[in-house]
Amino acid sequence: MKIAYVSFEVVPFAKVGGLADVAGALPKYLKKRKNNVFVVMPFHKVIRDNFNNLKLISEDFVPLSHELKQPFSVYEGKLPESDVVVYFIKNNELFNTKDIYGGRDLALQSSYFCDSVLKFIKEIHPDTDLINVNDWQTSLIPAYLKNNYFLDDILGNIKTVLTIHNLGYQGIFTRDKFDLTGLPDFIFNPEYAEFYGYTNYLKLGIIYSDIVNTVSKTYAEEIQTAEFGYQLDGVLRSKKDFLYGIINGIDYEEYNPLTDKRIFKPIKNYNDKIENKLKLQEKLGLKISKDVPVTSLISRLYDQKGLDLIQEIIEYSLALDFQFVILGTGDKKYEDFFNELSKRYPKQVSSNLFFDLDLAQKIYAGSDMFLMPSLYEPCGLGQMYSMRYGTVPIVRYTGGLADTVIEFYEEGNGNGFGFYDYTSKDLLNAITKAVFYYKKRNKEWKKLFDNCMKSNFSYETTALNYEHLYKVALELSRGGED
Ligand SMILES: Nc1ncnc2c1ncn2[C@@H]1O[C@H](COP(=O)(O)OP(=O)(O)O[C@H]2O[C@H](CO)[C@@H](O)[C@H](O)[C@H]2O)[C@@H](O)[C@H]1O
Repeated sequence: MKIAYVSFEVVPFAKVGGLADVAGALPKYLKKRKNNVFVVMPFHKVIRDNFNNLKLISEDFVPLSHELKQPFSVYEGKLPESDVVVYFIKNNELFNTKDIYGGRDLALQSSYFCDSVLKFIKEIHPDTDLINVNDWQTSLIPAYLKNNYFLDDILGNIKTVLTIHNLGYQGIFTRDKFDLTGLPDFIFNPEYAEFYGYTNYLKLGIIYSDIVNTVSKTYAEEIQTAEFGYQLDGVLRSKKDFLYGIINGIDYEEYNPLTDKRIFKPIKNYNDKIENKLKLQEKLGLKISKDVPVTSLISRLYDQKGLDLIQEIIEYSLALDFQFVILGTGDKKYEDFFNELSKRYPKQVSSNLFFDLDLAQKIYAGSDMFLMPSLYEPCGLGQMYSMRYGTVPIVRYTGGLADTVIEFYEEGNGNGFGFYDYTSKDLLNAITKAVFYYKKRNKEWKKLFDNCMKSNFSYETTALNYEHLYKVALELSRGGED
């Protein structure tokens, strides 16, 4: 089985959020299971600036259907520590902003890229069996295959899986952004490409892919409801027999508390953890004390992440004598809030409003607790990274957070604390409970630390599940031929 894994973001080449982590890890683990897999992504400006060892393999390809007939070239590299080949679709005019989503015409970028990927596959990997596309940016690939190339000798046989990492982002554009794709006009109606007068790239992906999956079982259920469905719940329900949920893993080789060079000290036991914490407090200018719990948040700063709840209760929690560390960028209203907060509580709050992978690791390793009170969370990686470094997550039980965090009771094997209703009162209760255990129940806290360190979120199971899913997709096609 030959699989193309297509994503707009891939670690270490370009990362904005969790999608990049998955795209940089899952293909490696699929390959370890002897699958023939390659990755395709755009040659973003940030890659041109930082990676100069990529090899040109072909030039002057032109997309097959797209209105924009500009040529693109293809470069080749590898995922680190692996022999998974990554192909970069290069068109400097289109992918020319520092921020990978900073371009003026994201619809043009996405649609041009999708059609170019198919041209590339037809020419260079004609024996591809299946394409796993990710999120709205790559969602037009299934639409092109089913509408424009279904009679093509090569492309007509390829199956598709769409993975939804976040239904909150759909690629909704005005009608002209549909016209430039080169998809047939007659599909611009509410059953297919039209979405309340606009076009919606993710909707096209859901409709035309053979299988849709998302990144946890609970989220796969949730998105079929009006509350979480972002107006696509009906479309998703109509696809429910082909809708799956596979929880992400984290890359246990890269995120290894025993060998991670980015953290202050390898973590073998609880004392090592405390040493990381003291060093983190020092680095961030917080009061250095092992008795004061450090709680952190590493996140894109948007409404999805439950930041309004934090705003409402953070000062009450600071009265419990704990320290709060933020690393994130995003909405100005949240950046301003956290900035102000750290000015008012300089020894208790550290706001780091930038993107820094190195500092992220130091925070994962040096915190006692990690906050993720998300409004919705398809999977969530932060809670898993935290646990890997012995940091106790405090989460809202939704989506993948509900599938990975188990409430701690003294007798049980829980690995965190959480709450269900989206209220600041319930978040404060969960924080208070965690602080209580930290300050008053040392033995139990160490047990929690052990339970977190023992939790297993490695990619082996995730890769196995994807392999099964791909087989299901290929079987579907055979069923259709009989
Ligand atoms: N300022 C900063 N500096 C350094 N690192 C930072 C950072 N801000 C965020 N990060 C990192 O970015 C990643 C965020 O991943 P998440 O899965 O938690 O959320 P995201 O919403 O981006 O992903 C979406 O896709 C993923 C993947 O499927 C789902 O898990 C998730 O639920 C869904 O919302 C983490 O690795 C985090 O450490």
